[in-house]
Amino acid sequence: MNYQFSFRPIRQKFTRPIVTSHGIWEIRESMIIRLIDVKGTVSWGEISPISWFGSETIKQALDFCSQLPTEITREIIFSIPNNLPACQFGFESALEKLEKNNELTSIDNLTYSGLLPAGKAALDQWQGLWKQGYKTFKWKIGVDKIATELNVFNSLIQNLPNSLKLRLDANGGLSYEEAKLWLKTCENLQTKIEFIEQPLPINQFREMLELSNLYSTQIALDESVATLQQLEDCYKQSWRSIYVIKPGIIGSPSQLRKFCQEYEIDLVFSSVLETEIGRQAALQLAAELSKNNRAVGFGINHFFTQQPENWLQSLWNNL
Ligand SMILES: O=C(O)CCC(=O)C1=CC=C[C@@H](O)[C@@H]1C(=O)O
Ligand SMILES: [Mg+2]
Repeated sequence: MNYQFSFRPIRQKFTRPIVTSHGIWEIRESMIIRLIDVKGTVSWGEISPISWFGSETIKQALDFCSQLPTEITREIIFSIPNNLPACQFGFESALEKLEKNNELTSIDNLTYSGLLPAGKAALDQWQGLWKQGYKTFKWKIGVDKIATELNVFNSLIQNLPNSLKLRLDANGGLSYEEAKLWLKTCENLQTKIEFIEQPLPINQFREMLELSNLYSTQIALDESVATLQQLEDCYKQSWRSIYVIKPGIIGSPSQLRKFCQEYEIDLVFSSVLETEIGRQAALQLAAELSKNNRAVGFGINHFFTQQPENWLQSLWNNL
């Protein structure tokens, strides 16, 4: 079966820059793809790379789409190479919706984690998210000096309701000693601290494996398992704590399903800060593959100003 294919690049300014130890992220560049089947049914997909996590760059994704014919087949989609994981996700999710006649997995049982701003701004923002019903928050660390962040952390912990879970995401920005200090600080806060995410850079896997066996606070790998190949490698190197899965950049959904059916892993699904198209496709996978009810990192934090109703159609009209 052939599918008519077209695509549009989009750029969206974050309402508030995303500050992590990787730096300040102000503009989200993505691509929206459109497939139309022989019956005329339209399906959208989203390609939202995060190259500093290890996916392809937006230029590589654009170059790949530009060289495709305007009629593509299932075979072309399933032969997208593994070095284009965001493209694999975007094309396969668009195709799946057509092949499943848009039958969706219910996402009603998912719970969501809200992303707090880095630094002391978190002290003002958490109540708003709590009022919206979030019971899990994620806060970025490894951005400011550790003494400053520990001070903010202590104020945060004292004010947070006991039923609330806090995730700390260092984006690989801590030193080994700082990671140990955070783990020690969290040692008796298990009820509140769900995990520390990617405390060390991806080239310090051994150190993270050692720390995961030394402290009771759990460690979650994120950048270390950004692609399916990395996920498999970390599993083979005996990682049995938590894996953060970003469906938008990990690669082929069908290959991810196969891995999750073969191996029992403790996983958390996480956003690549995508539009509603990529978000819905990722939440489908989360609903299908989540086994332990961990909150998914897809809180509606209004990363972007609300799109007008017909924004998608206008992308195809304005050319
Ligand atoms: O996982 C979540 O709770 C929200 C998404 C999120 O934190 C991230 C998305 C993309 C890149 C990073 O800034 C960050 C992460 O490191 O997980
Ligand atoms: Mg992370």
